[in-house]
Amino acid sequence: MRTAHTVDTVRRAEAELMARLPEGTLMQRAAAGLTAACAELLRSGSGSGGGRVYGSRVVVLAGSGDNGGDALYAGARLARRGAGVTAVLLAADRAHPGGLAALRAAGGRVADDPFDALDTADLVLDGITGIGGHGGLRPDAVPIARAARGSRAVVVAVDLPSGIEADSGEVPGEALRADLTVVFGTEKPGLLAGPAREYAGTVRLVDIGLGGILPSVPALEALQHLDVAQLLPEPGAASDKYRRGVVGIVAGSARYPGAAVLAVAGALRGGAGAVRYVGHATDAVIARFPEALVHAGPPGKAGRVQSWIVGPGLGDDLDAVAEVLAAPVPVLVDADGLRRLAAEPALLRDRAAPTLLTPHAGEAAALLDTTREEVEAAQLAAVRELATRYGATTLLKGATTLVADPDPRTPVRSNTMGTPWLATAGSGDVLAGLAGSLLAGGLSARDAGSAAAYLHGLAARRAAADGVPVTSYEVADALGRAWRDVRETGGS
Ligand SMILES: NC(=O)C1=CN([C@@H]2O[C@H](COP(=O)(O)OP(=O)(O)OC[C@H]3O[C@@H](n4cnc5c(N)ncnc54)[C@H](O)[C@@H]3O)[C@@H](O)[C@H]2O)[C@@H](O)CC1
Ligand SMILES: [K+]
Repeated sequence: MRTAHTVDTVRRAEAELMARLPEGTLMQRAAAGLTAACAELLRSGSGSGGGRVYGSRVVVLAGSGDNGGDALYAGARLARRGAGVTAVLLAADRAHPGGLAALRAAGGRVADDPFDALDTADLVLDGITGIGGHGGLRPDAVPIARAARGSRAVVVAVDLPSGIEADSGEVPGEALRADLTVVFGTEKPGLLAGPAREYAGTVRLVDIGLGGILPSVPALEALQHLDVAQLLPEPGAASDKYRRGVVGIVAGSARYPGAAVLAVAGALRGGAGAVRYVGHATDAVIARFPEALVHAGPPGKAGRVQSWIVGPGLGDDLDAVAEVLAAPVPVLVDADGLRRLAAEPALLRDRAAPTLLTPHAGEAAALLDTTREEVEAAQLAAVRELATRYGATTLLKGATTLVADPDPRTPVRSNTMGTPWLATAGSGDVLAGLAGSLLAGGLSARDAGSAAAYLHGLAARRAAADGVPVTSYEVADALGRAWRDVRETGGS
C-alpha cells in the first residue's frame, strides 16, 4: 500500500523525531536518499550525461526553505563524488546557510547566469519549495522552471514538484514537472491526487525514520498488487453461483445497446456467480454473452440479486433508477443514473445498504452544481464533498481515480494504475460492470470501487502493451489477465 499523510501530520511527526536526534540528522538522511536516487539516475544514463556521476553537470534550484536545504546538501554530496554542481538561488539572501556552505566546501558554486547553467545540465534538482510551498511558482521562478523543463536534463523533485499544493493536490499556478520525485518519510496527498500527481513522474520514497511515529491511518492510500489480491473474492469448495453473488445490471437502451454489452462484459470478469441483465438490449447482450441471464424489465420482477448496477447508456428512460435504489442491496449508480440522482438527491435518503457513485468530472460537476473545470482542478476536494453530501461512497474517474467514503476519517483511495488509453468510449461501462460484480461478491463499496479501478487500469495497460489504441471491449477481455497478474504477484 502506498500511503500519504498531510503536511500537519508530517510536521508533527518530524518534530517528535527531531527532538530525539542530533540536530540536522533528518535533513542529512533526506539528502543521502536524494543523492543515491540522483546517482542512480545519472549512472543509468538518464538525461544527457555519460552514464556517470563523475563529470556530470548538476544544477540545484534552491528556494528559501528546508526543501532548498535538502537540495543543497544533496548537491554537496554529488560534488564530492565528482559532479560539477551549480546552485541557482531563488532567494539569494535566504538560502539555507548550512546547505550553501556545504555545497561551497565541496567545490560547488553559485550560478552567475541560471539559464547558462541549465543549458548544459544533465540533472536538475528541484528544491524550490516542498511542503511549505503555496500559491504556485512565484513569477521570478517561472522562467527558470521553464528553462529547466526545456533543457535536456532529467528533473528530480525534492519531496514534491515545486508549485503543487501538498495537501490538496491542486496546482494553482505554474509548477515544475519532474521525471522523478524523491519524497521523504511518507507520501503527501498531492502525489496521489490529480492534477498535482501528473507533475511528479516516478515517485520514490526515502525512509527518514518516521515510520513508527506517523499515525497508522493515512489521509490517502493507493492499493498495490498485493492489496488487490487480498481483496478479490475467491470461490471456495462450497460456492455455488448464488453464494458467489448475482449482479443485476440495468443499462443500455434501444439507442445505446453497446453500454449494456460492455457493462455485462465487465461484470462477467468480476467474479460474480451470475450476471442478470435487465433492459431493452437483451438481444445484443445474449448475442455476445449466452451465459448472461436476461429480462426485459422492470428490475423488481427480474429475480434476486446481491447488487445492482444502474445507469450506463439508459438514455432518458430513468424510472428504473428509483426502483433499484429502493432495493435493500448494494447499488452502483453510473452515467445516466447519476443524472437522475442530480435531479433528485432524495432518492438516496432512505438507503441503508451501500451505494457507490461512479461519476467522471462532468457528472461530478452536475452533482455538485459546479463546472467540470472546478472539479478537475480540485479532484480530492470534489470527491470528498460528493461522498459527504450524498452520503455515498464516490469513485471520481480521471487520470487518477479517487474513491472516498462518506466518513471523512476513512482514507481516500487513489488509483494510480490508470493509463491515457482508458479515455475511450465505453470504458466507464466496463468499470461499472466490474465494480458492481465485486459488490455482489461481498466487497465494501470502497474496496469494490478501488479494486475495480486498479484491475481496469492494469487491464488497459496489458491490452495497450504494444502501444496500439485499445477498445473498451479489449479492456474487458484483458481483465482476466489483470486478475491473474495481481494474484500471482500477490502470492495467493
Ligand atoms: N526540517 C527537517 O529537518 C526536514 C525537512 N524536510 C524538507 O523540508 C521541507 C519543508 O521545509 P520548509 O518548511 O522550510 O518549507 P519549504 O522549503 O517547502 O518552503 C518554505 C519557504 O518557501 C517560501 N514559499 C512558500 N511558497 C512559495 C512559493 N510558491 N514560491 C517561492 N517560495 C515560497 C516560504 O516563504 C518559505 O520561506 C520539506 O518539503 C522537505 O523537503 C525533510 O527533509 C525532512 C527533514
Ligand atoms: K521541490
